This record gives sequence, structure tokens and C-alpha cells, in this order.
Amino acid sequence: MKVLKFGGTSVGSAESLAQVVGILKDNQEKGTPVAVVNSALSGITNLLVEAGQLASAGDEQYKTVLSTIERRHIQMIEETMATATQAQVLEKIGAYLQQLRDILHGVFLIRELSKRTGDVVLSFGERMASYLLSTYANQHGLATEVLDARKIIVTDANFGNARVFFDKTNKNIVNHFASSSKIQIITGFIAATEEGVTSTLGRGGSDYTAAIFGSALNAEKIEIWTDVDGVMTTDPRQVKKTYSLASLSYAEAMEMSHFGAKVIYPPTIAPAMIKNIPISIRNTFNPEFEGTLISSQSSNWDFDVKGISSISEVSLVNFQGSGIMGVPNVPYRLFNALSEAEINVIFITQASSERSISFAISPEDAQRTKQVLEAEFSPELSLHKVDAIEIRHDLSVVATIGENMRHQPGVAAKLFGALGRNGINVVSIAQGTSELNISVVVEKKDLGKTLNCLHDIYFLSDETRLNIFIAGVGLIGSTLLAQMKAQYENLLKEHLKINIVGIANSKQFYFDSEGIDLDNWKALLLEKGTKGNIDGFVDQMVDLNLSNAVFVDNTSSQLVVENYQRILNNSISITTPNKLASSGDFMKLQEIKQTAMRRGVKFFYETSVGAGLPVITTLNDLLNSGDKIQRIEGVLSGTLSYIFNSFKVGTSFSEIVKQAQAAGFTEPDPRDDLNGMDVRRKILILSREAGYQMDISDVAIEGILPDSCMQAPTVDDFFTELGKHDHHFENILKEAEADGKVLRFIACMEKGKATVSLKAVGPEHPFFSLSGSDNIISFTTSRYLERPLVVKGPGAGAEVTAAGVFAEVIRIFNHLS
Ligand SMILES: NC(=O)c1ccc[n+]([C@@H]2O[C@H](COP(=O)([O-])OP(=O)(O)OC[C@H]3O[C@@H](n4cnc5c(N)ncnc54)[C@H](O)[C@@H]3O)[C@@H](O)[C@H]2O)c1
Ligand SMILES: N[C@@H](CCO)C(=O)O
Ligand code: NA
Repeated sequence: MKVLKFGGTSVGSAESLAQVVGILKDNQEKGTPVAVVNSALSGITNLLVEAGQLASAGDEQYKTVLSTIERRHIQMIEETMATATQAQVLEKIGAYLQQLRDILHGVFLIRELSKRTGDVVLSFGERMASYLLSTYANQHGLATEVLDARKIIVTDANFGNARVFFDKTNKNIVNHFASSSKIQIITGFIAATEEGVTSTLGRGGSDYTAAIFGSALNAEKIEIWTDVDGVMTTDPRQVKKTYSLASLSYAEAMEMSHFGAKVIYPPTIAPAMIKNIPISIRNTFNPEFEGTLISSQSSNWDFDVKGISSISEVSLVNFQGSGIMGVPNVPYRLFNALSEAEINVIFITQASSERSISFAISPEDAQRTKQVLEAEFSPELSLHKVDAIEIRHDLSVVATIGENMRHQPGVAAKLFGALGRNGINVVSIAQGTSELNISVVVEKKDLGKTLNCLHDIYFLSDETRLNIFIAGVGLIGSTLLAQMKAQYENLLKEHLKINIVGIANSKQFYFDSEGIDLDNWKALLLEKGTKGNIDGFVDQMVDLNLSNAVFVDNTSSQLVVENYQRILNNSISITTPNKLASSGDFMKLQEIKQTAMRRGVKFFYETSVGAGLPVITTLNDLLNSGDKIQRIEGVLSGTLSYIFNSFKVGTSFSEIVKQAQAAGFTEPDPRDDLNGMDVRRKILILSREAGYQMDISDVAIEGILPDSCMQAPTVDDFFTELGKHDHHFENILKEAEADGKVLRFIACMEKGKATVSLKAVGPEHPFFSLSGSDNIISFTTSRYLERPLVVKGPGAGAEVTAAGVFAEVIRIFNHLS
């Protein structure tokens, strides 16, 4: 024998009734006898509650609600019943509705709805639904009859939440089933007192009915049929990719439910659990799918954690004071007072100092809780042994659940590490010694982020989203987007989903938290983008509060840099080829780095020196392993390298500068390259990495640009002006060539002294043979003393720079996961 329970959505439409009959027939074919428990049509119980409340308040609107209830049932009959039988079925439902109308009229007249009468009102939902289901099933070749559970389940008179007398109930069940041959369609949720007065079983009622029958009948299984594929790893409304759990232990299922997962109401599990009857959660609309099996077995499951459930809205009460320390009856009085006031406590923690006890409750109980505790502890409050009762609102509880967590070091570390890296503040923590559940209280605004990042770290097998925000979609930014698009599928195979959530240029920005279409980003930004500057972009990014977030600054803008503190403070990592922060004000840079460290996020800027070449990481590797830097020397400008490598007597200097610009090597304003500013910044960045507290003014420079070029108002004017000085550059070149030398723009730092100058070097010099836009950086250190460590290769250009930024984005991801 199996007991099958169908929820409201399973009996709420023509389609679903057909599915139910299919499921029943399937069992019949397999020779498995079944008993069926059903709920009211979906939504009807709430309407009944509403009608009762309106009527008792003397509000005629109850009649409108009643009509809605009537219409739902009539519509079901018209959609599902054979035409010839419709009149008869309508008559029967009509009789139920007339009774209900009479009762509500009475309630309306006397303006009172006792719990006792409320249960009678509610009972109509299940009674009508059972009648419809049974009639429909009989019309489709099954032999069923309605079993009104009020004849079977005996309870006390605690209406609304009655307690079952199991001895009598179980006897009734066994006797009834001994004499019935048809499939029993049992009204869920309702029961009756010994005197035969209608009662209800409280929250989760129909599941409970199924467990009561299943247990009395020693059923081989109880199946709860609903509209989802069983129990999911977490709330699918909050997390995009969740999985259905194949199995749960009873204890896990209870923990999941206690913390809000729409699984099964914990008390309903008890009768089944005592008899070790497995409960399976199935989808009426996907009956082939096995769903979730809840049993005593702890299943094979590859992950430490089974599920992450949450209660989105709780209030946290802090009860503290010097007078409660070590006083044994304080907790007793506290929780007893709450229990007498029927206030449900969701979560408790107590610090070992015993100075305070915190507990979470539903927000609607907050006011009452305060009153109850103030009354109970009024003497202690007036003597200041207990502090004023504090209640914090707008919080959520997130519970991480699973039997595999037991005796498993590292699970909690993972959890708190992920929360920390994502900037989620933990307000309170509880873990029972059963190690089945780690619960944390977080701010409500962080709930979605918390569920997403925990789901990512525990169930990472499928895919992790990296949420990326890009400021600057010029040369580097657009190349980066193209590279990310090209690599998208490959990364997905590695379980990494590149999710570009926001893009911005200097005038507007565009967001799509599901990921901007990379085939179309330009049009989306231009046509659908919001007008606004970087501050607005960062505001919206912060508001989205996504986990695994990275900000990429592909601009050369100081306005963007001004936002770094705020971005890092919101636990969003940064990678950038923009040199302004790392070569800007020293104290500000320190603050930025400290914020990143404090928030456990990254601030990376490898591409600001030598583009994609590993310059800064190499320097850091040397330093971290204890090497001492003696000297750093390099050609650090791709532009200047290209220019002087290509500049031959007879060619025009200004033409070559234009070529460098066209090749994408130059700064947005090429003068930043030619005046040596770009190189000064780079040698400053490296000097600071090497431990020197230096500023840009500490980098001496011998400029090569005539003043008139510097003063030209626009880049075009500059080129015109530069053309006038071609002969000047040719002369410098000729001088060098006369000595068998070439021109190289070299930066050097030794013992905290940095210089940048154009030098003529001969064939003996390691930089002599440079070509293309190559950068070269040589590190002379204690360990690389005679022969320096050299990094060399293209140090500018869209592809290599964007690739370097891309690599840092991935490095940040590796750190986050
Ligand atoms: N080109 C290279 O080879 C190379 C190599 C290493 C580093 N870099 C650095 O990369 C950065 C970008 O260079 P690029 O060549 O792509 O420049 P670009 O001029 O082509 O693009 C700059 C982008 O930034 C946007 N922008 C500017 N100010 C902004 C602001 N305040 N807010 C939002 N967006 C803003 C612009 O609208 C544009 O989309 C620069 O910092 C540059 O120094 C470039
Ligand atoms: N304009 C820069 C880009 C790399 O930072 C260069 O030419 O090297
Ligand atoms: Na680099």
C-alpha cells in the first residue's frame, strides 16, 4: 500500500486531474494498492480564510470572495466532467456552497468567527476537491470513493491546530481499510473531535493526513505530489541553477523545512519517521522524474552540503545584561514566557560568557516578544540587571544543511570564507553539535547574494558565475569583450560562466544582470544605455549586490579611480590597465590596497606596466621569495619602443608616431607617451612595488618633445606641430648613428632614484636589438646579479593588453572560488 498526497496545484486544473488519474492508473497496472489524500484546489483555502475574516468583520465583500470560490469550482466542473454528468456534479457542489454561504451569513450576522467555526469554513475546500477528484477518476475508469477524514481522524478540540488521538485514529483507519475495496480519496487537513465537531490539523495539514494514514496502514511509501521536481538544493527564485536532491535523510528534511524550504512541514514527517516509512516528493507534471526520497538512509552525495535554505524575513532579539550571567533560571523564564505567548523561536545563540542570548523570531511577533519579555523581566529591567530589549529587523537566516558536514573540517571555513570574500556581514551564527546545520543571520539585502555564493561554493560542479562590470569600452575594453565572447564556451566547459553585467563609457552605461548579449553590446549601450557618469554606474553596480563580482577599469580616467575605494569596500575586486591609481598619490594608493586587503578582495594592475607581460607579478615573486632588488631598467613604452625601433634616417618622425597610434600602442593622447609621462608612471609603479615610497616628482625626466607640441590644444594640432619638428628628431638620430648606436627611451631605478631619458646605446647594450613594440625590463637583484632576469615582448597593443586584463579577471575568479 502506498499513500499518495496531491497538493492544490495537482487537483486545480483539467490538465492536472488527468495527470493524477494517470499516476493512479500507473500504480494500478503495477498492482500497487493506493490511498489518496488531497488538498483543496490551489488558492481556495486562502480564499476561505479571507471570506471568513470579511464576514466576521461585517464586510459584505465576503460574498464576492465566495463567488470567486464558486466560479473556480464551476469552471473546474465545466472543464473536466463528462457533459451528461455536469448537472449532477454542479448540484452536489452547489449544495456544499449553499451550506458554506449559510455559515458565512451567520458569521456575518453575529460578527464573530470562532476558531471552531473557522475550521468548518475551511473544511469545504478539501471536501469539494475530494468529491471532484473522485468523480473525475470514476469517469476515467477507476473505482474510487470519497473518505471524509472527519469520520476517521479523531482530535482534541484545539481548533485550527488540533492534536491527533492516535489510538482511536489508527484503529479507525485500520477498520475502514479492512472493509473498503475502492480507492479511498481522503480529505486532507480536516478531522473531527470525539464529539464529531470539525477540526483542522494546522499548517502543512494535508501532508500530515498522508503521514497519519501512511503510518497506520504501514504503507511502503508516502508520496507527496506537488508541482516541483522534489526538494531543490536551494530556493530557485533566488539562485538560477539549482538541482533537485535525489534523497534526504529525515533529519535533513526537517532542518531544510524548519528553515523555510518548501519541502514538507516537520511535524508531518514524525509519524512516518517513527515507522521508517520513506516519503517521496514528486512532481505531478513530470511523473517520470523520481523526485526526492526522504528516508532514514543518508544517501550517496558527492558534496559536503545537501541544501541551503533560508527564511527571508526575521527579527533578531538580543537579550542581555550583567544580571543574567550564570543565573540558571533565566533561559527557562525567557523561553517559557515566549512559549506561553505562542511565539515561535527560529534560532538561538548564546555566547559562552552567558551575558547575552540572541534569538530570531518572525517580524510579526516582534512587538509581542518585547512586551512579553518586558513583563517577565520587569524587576530585572528596573534594577538594570537586564538591559533594554533590543530587536533588529530586516534580517534573514540562511541554513546550510547536510549530514555529510559532520566530522568534516573545512565546511564552515568554506562558508565563512565565501561570505567574507563577498563582503557579506554575518550578524549571528549557530551550529548544533549534531553538525547537521550551520545557520547564519545576514542582512536581508544580502540574502540573494548569500544564497548564490554559498550555492556556488558547495555545488560548484555545474557552473559558477563571474559577474563582471566594465568601465571603458574603447580600444582595450572592446577587445576584452571580443576575447571574452570568443572564450565564453570554453570557460563554460570549465564551469565558469562569464557574465558581463554592466558596461560603461564616459557618457552612459548599460546593465543586464542575466548577462549582456556580447554580440550586441555596442547597440545596447548606445541605444538602451542610461545617460550618466561613472558614479551612477558604480551606484547601480553596488545596489545589485552580486556575488563573485569584478570591476574592470579600461579607462585612463581619474574619475573612475576616485571610485576604487567604494568599489573595494563593497567587496568587488578590481583589475585595470589604468595607471592613474598605481602611480597617483602614494597615500591614496596605500588606502586602496588596505581596503582591498581588509575586504579580502583583489586590486590588480599588472597590465599597467608592459601590458600583458608578467612584469609586476615577476617583481613580486622575486620580493616575496626574499630577493633584493638592486636595479630595474627597461624600455617601458610600447609606443616609444616602436617609434625608435622603426625610426630610420629618411623616414618622418611624426609619420611613425601616427603609425604607433594607428597600431593601438599609444595612450588616448599620444603625448602622454612622447613626453615620457607614461614611462615615468610605469617606473614609478615598479619602484613602489619594490618598496620605495616615491612620487611622480621623484622620477627625473629629460623630455624630448618641444614645448610647442605640448601646448597644442588638440591631438590633431599636436600632430601638425610635431611635423614641423621632424628635422630635429632626424638630427638626434643621425648623431647616434654616427657612433654606431641606436636610440632607446630608457627608464631606470636604482636605490630609490629613478630617471627616464632618451639614450643612444651601442651593440654591447642588451636593449640594442629591440624590435617592434617590444618592452624589455631587466631586474638586477641579489640572486640575479651578474646576469639580470629579463622580461621581454610586446608591451602595448589591444590584443596583448586585453588578454592580460582577461587573465587577471580569471585569477580573481580563482581566488573567489
Ligand atoms: N593601448 C594599449 O596598448 C594599452 C596598454 C596598457 C594599458 N593601456 C591602458 O588601457 C586604458 C584604456 O586604453 P584604450 O586605448 O582602450 O583607451 P580608449 O580611449 O580607446 O578607451 C577609453 C574608454 O574609457 C571610457 N571612459 C573614459 N573616461 C571614462 C569615465 N570617466 N567613465 C567611464 N568611462 C570612461 C571611454 O568612453 C572609452 O570607452 C588606458 O588606461 C591605457 O593607459 C593601454
Ligand atoms: N601607451 C602605452 C600602452 C601600454 O601601457 C605604451 O605605449 O606602452
Ligand atoms: Na604587465
